Amino acid sequence: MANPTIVLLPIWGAGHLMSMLDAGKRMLGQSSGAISLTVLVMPPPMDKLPSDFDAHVRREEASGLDIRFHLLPAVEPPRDFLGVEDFVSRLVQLHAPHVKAAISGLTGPVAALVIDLFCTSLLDVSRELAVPAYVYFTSNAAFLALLLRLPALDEEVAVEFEEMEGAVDLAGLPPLPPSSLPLPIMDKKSPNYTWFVYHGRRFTETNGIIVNTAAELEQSVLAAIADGLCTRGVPVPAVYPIGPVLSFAPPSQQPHECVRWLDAQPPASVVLLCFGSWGSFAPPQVREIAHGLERSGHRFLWVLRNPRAAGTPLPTDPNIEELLPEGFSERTRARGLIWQTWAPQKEILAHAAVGGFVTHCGWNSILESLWFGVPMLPWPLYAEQHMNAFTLVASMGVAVAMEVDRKRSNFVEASELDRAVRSLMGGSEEGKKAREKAMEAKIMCRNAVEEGGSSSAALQRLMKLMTSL
Ligand SMILES: COc1cc(-c2[o+]c3cc(O)cc([O-])c3cc2O[C@@H]2O[C@H](CO)[C@H](O)[C@H](O)[C@H]2O)cc(OC)c1O
Ligand SMILES: O=c1ccn([C@@H]2O[C@H](COP(=O)(O)OP(=O)(O)O)[C@@H](O)[C@H]2O)c(=O)[nH]1
Repeated sequence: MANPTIVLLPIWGAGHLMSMLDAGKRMLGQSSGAISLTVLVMPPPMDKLPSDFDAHVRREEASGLDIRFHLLPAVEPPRDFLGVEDFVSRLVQLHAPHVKAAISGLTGPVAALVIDLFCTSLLDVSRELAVPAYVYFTSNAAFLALLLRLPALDEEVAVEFEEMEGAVDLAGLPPLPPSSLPLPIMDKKSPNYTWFVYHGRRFTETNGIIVNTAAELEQSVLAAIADGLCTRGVPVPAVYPIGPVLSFAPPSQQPHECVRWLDAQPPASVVLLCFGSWGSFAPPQVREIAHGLERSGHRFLWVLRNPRAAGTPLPTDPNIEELLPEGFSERTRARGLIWQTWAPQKEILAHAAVGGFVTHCGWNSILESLWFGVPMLPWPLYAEQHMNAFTLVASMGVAVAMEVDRKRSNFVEASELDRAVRSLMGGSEEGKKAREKAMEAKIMCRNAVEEGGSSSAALQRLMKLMTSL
């Protein structure tokens, strides 16, 4: 008889799909050949993806590991959606009959179904098929705590969170200012909010929640979740912090141009600016960044993308001479590199010349920065990133705060960027503290995934449970 299989159901975005695949590969590694992986792939709803989705799937198929990819039929995407969370959650819901058919058609036993955080509507399918279901939470435990708390919070706070008095009280975290709440939670009338209340409630129906974090990074919030403090005493399924789950591509034959440029820079001298797969800025903000970097006097590697083109949510590659202040490129040539397309972010963060990271605070980017001990300047843009920025500064201490005007499309003034870059890179007390904390986090992350570390232990517990069914 075929080995039991773990069925993974990721969403298509780079930070979700790659992360879940790598988590799946860790599960495979832990099971010593006792299980296989089946990945149900929902066809990406847009033609152009920020990273090469197909190439990634082909590479995994050719890896020799026991992973099978099963492409689900395309569905007609919702047209009247009002945001990403609404779109993704509804599209996933439309896939339910195909997911059920695909799992029912598998020849061997199914050990578990592992779904992305946006896929909780499919818990009905797992129930109908009597398959244990787990959520793979691609973000952090702090955001998980907020989503678990949200159904109750929704009842307790009658007004919009921005209008409430005081801060949001989340056990295990410093009081959370409403201005740092994730974007979808800022508008209670939007379907995006309703979906997050829904997902938060349904997480408690799973057999377990796998989180891409390390216990040491988020100890107090993980304890609060386990003690039922986020769910008004309602028991929460076991949480498995198995991270950091990072996805490393095989090293390229030729060093990338960005890496070659970094090779010529002194240690810890360069600040990296990179804003994720969706991050781009309008021309006035681009000019403001340029002025800020120029005034700071520090070396920089700036991944600069254009505002998205019509019909795609993704940034395009810019004509920088049209965007930048006159003479900027010449004046900063000796100390700055502007990279105009997808950059090898992990290779860059791994480089000894990089001393700081201006980040949009996507959780994968944060984990990558911590993995290499690089302190951050948080510049959150969307999703849960404002909350991540708050946690980085107020709870983990691995970042220097920067003033981001959320009411003006997350605008940062040149003078503020200049101040923050100098503070992080120039040896101020708060910069030094963030650097020390980032180095401590690096050690925690690496210890956690070592044999006997907290993440390995969590993975072992999880696999014991999955393979005993
Ligand atoms: C977690 O809350 C939100 C996540 C997203 C979101 O949606 C998304 C949809 C796609 O079709 C492709 C994607 O790549 C993608 C990515 C994505 O969020 C990123 O996920 C990371 C891991 O969870 C990370 O935490 C980043 O901060 C996210 O940028 C979107 C969203 O609202 C717009 C969310 O609230
Ligand atoms: O130019 C880029 C932009 C992003 N990334 C990678 O894309 C992922 C982004 O995930 P994250 O969760 O940080 O944010 P998202 O893009 O999903 O908002 C991370 O692994 C980054 O290293 C990259 O390699 N090059």
